[in-house]
Amino acid sequence: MRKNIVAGNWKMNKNFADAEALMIQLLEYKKNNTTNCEVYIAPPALYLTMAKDIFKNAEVEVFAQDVSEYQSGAYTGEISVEMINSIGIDGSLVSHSERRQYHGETDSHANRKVKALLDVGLTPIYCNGETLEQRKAGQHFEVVKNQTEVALFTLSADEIKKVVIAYEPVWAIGTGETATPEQAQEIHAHIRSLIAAKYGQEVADEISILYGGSVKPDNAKEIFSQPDIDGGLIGGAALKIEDFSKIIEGFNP
Ligand SMILES: O=C[C@H](O)COP(=O)(O)O
Repeated sequence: MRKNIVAGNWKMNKNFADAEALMIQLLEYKKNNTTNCEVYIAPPALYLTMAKDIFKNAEVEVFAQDVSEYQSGAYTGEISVEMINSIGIDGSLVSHSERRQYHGETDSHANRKVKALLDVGLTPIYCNGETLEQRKAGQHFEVVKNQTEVALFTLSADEIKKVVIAYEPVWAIGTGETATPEQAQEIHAHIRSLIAAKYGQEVADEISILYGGSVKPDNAKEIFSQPDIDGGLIGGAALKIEDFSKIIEGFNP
């Protein structure tokens, strides 16, 4: 179901005590404020159990940052969907651009990870987006089309409805440079139209498409007000409660 979502991707930040402190700040914030969007966090894997414990009675969903495409076995360092499922995690990011850049992930990997998550009833947040070179060469629509088709178009209509998509232009991640609301909107509309062409408009309208890339308190509201932008995947600004809460409030009237 299409929802407004603000998801914080903590990436590889914070030691145990600092992670715990930020989770408690977010818990307090959620207790004391009504929010007009779903709030998710994706802390480092080591802190997932703590996050589930801290947010057990709060409406904050907890996501892994990555998950294995394999079920189980000799895959040193990997975490399976069954493992995260068994501790009550809600889903996982899939093929974030940093997984693509530093770990050679492709949309074929994304496709298998998305499927593995859906098969156990968990939510994938599938990430895509073009690089600066691709944007400069005017290839951004084509790149995102290919990514989306390879990663998602083997799914059934019922399956794809359960996927959250995060469009993150690589050139805007952690750089302070943000896609303009219009640039983001046109790619979001493009992604939704690709899904509509393949699965029908009704299915496309069910899918939440988030924007990621230097979303901050001062630009969140304008970005979220675009018709095909259903929220944000937030990196740096998710690491401070003052910033993250103001971004969540980007959905307030
Ligand atoms: O997952 C989050 C995105 O990579 C955006 O990161 P950022 O907000 O630090 O640019």
